[in-house]
Amino acid sequence: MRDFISYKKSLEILNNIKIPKSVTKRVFISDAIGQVLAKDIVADHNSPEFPTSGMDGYAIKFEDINSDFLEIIDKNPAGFVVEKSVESKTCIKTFTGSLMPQGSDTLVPIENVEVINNKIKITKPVPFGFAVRNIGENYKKDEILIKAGTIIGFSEIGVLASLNIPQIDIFIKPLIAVASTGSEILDLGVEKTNNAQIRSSNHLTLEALFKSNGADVLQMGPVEDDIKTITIFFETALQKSDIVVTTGGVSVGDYDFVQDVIKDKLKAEVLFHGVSIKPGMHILVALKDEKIIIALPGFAYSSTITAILYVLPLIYRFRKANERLPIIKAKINQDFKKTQNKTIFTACNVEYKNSEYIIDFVGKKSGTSAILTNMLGNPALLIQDENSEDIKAGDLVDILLLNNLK
Ligand SMILES: Nc1nc2c(c(=O)[nH]1)N[C@H]1C(S)=C(S)[C@@H](COP(=O)(O)OP(=O)(O)OC[C@H]3O[C@@H](n4cnc5c(N)ncnc54)[C@H](O)[C@@H]3O)O[C@H]1N2
Ligand code: MOO
Repeated sequence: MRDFISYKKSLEILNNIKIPKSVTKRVFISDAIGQVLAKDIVADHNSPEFPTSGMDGYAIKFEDINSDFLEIIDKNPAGFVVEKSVESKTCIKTFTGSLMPQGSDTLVPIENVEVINNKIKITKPVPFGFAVRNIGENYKKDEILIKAGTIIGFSEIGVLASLNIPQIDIFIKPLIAVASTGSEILDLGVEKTNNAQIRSSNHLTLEALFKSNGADVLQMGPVEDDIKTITIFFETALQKSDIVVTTGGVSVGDYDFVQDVIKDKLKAEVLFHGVSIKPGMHILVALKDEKIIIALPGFAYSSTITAILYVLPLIYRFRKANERLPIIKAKINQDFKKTQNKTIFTACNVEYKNSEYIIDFVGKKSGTSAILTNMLGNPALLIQDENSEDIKAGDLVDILLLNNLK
């Protein structure tokens, strides 16, 4: 009988796996969306660089705010540098985005003046410095604006563009080889020849999960279920990728070849095989020449959950992103018994209502770990710790948000 370690211990071992030094590459900012920034972005100038008008109006000296009339001595459209200065009892018509003319310190919006014979009368005074965007209002020179480890999104692209930075360094994604094993599984489109055959969903679920969470995937599809083919598969996959993820063939059956190949043919260093979790108790994690092998159980629900729990944190570490699994507190709407002495992950529905997350189990099916449809909709996983007690309706519980996994 194998030793099953605790979930906590398995995470400790996983987190201690040494990740190779990350490689960076330079890309155009619009190709960097969803990628991880490798170097801090520091402002090389103030924004704005000069006092700038935030409205359409008249630039004045504040000391003239209560004067009867101020003479309009020039116009100052955005994109031009007006040469005249605002002197006492004068003003310059100035537009949104224009530099504030020399000598001025306050902008009176056009709505606050009456224009009579090339002069303005201020009908509604404004305070000192009104509608003037000061130097460095947006950012200051030498300020770190985007930290290394940030995942680039639309706001980072905007800030990079305003800094005139067309290209940035990003960490390259890990490459994960994915395959499913099992003598009963068929790829899409392949005709069934007997009733015992089923469609392989695992390899495609995992490809989608990994790609949408920051990895590149080498899809190796369903692999024929014999020792020789599985050995060749592993040898090829290990050469080409950083992490190899398989499904099936890791429990206690006579035909569970994956574990035999990993242990006996590859002679990989098994870090653990068997964790006190439900689902996914037969997960096997091994190292072969610094490459990581994660062999997941065959059931669709088990392999998906264990891929989330064990592979996503590795992806985060490979690409040096400031990310972690989205585990939060939620209120449960019913009593929920602790059925086994394991860490248990149960699919539930989650809703954000009246400033709190609430979970229920409406429409969730019970049965084996084959029920992948329990993860459709707006799902989360209720996490029951190994040593936890029965849960009571209204308790705050830990959940893992699945829709945050893209
Ligand atoms: N006597 C015991 N039997 C089983 C145990 C046990 O402890 N003692 N554990 C059960 C648990 S828990 C799991 S999980 C499975 C894991 O078995 P394997 O990892 O060896 O997976 P398979 O037997 O190959 O497949 C299990 C199940 O999943 C279906 N499957 C397989 N591949 C795919 C795929 N690519 N796409 C969709 N579905 C797939 C397969 O048809 C089986 O129904 O072992 C239990 N048995
Ligand atoms: O480990 Mo199995 O995945 O509990 O169904």
